[in-house]
Amino acid sequence: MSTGSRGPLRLGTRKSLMATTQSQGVADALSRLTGHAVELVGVTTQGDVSKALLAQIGGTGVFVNALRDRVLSGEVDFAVHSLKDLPTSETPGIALAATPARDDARDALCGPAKLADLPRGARIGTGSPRRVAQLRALRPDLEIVPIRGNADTRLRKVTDGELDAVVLAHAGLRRIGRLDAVSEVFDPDQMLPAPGQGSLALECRADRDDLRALLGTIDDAPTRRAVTAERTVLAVLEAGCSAPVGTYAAEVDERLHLTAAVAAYDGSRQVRLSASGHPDAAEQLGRDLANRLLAQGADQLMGERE
Ligand SMILES: NCc1[nH]cc(CCC(=O)O)c1CC(=O)O
Repeated sequence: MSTGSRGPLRLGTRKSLMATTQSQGVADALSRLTGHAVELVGVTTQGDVSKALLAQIGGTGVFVNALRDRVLSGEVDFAVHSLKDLPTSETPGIALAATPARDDARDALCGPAKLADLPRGARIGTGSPRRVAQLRALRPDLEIVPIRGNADTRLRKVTDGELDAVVLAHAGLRRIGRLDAVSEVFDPDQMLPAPGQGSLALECRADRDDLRALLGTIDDAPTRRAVTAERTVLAVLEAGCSAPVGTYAAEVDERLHLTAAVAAYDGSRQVRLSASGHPDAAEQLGRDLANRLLAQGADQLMGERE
């Protein structure tokens, strides 16, 4: 490359099993397509060190920011994130260089039975207001238990008997080799995933044009259009990854279909709308649908906490 970098490209990643698996997959795909060697550089963040701190400083932003700092300083050439963990606002100096082909976007129930077959009052673990609201709408009798931690820790609470089931992203379970724990994969009609769920994001410095082009070789255009529509909904609603907002977009017969829902935290009500449009107008599709959601009271629903 003309940037003076010799030797392998340095890929910054979190060190969890899920993160290193998805990063290794990106490294392998890039090497195959471009002939460049790619080396993983594990980055420990404040969020990995202290769970208490993570709660205090607020969610996944801390993971994302630590990786972005390494990209900006040039310590690594690029970073791989789960797209759903990225805030929708743009970051000065950072470019979204590629969104590889999306993995399964759906949520999965991990437990002894399908949701409909769990006993009355079963204890389900999830920390996501989006999942809480949709679970409550499907099964108002369930006891929902807030939990944190990585996917393995959450699954252990089921095997330990502390919980009857947990809800996790199918994509993450696949990456850590734990699809064996899945008892039901939710159709988006039942549970809309988080915007960008199942997709990855490759970020590099905005001023490295050659690197952007190289990373762009693993960009998947239909994925980018779908996640653009989904994330635009989130951006227009001014909501983050912890809001009760679900979306799902996909191309069918050269049309981009988008569904989005905003739920009350208690699951008692939700506004859910769909639209479709030309795939090249993904952002417009997302913006229009978000504005229709707002016109139907979405901001009021999101503002109601338990
Ligand atoms: N917020 C944590 C997180 N970020 C990405 C994934 C899963 C993989 C993905 O959606 O790409 C998960 C775990 C989960 O929601 O179960």
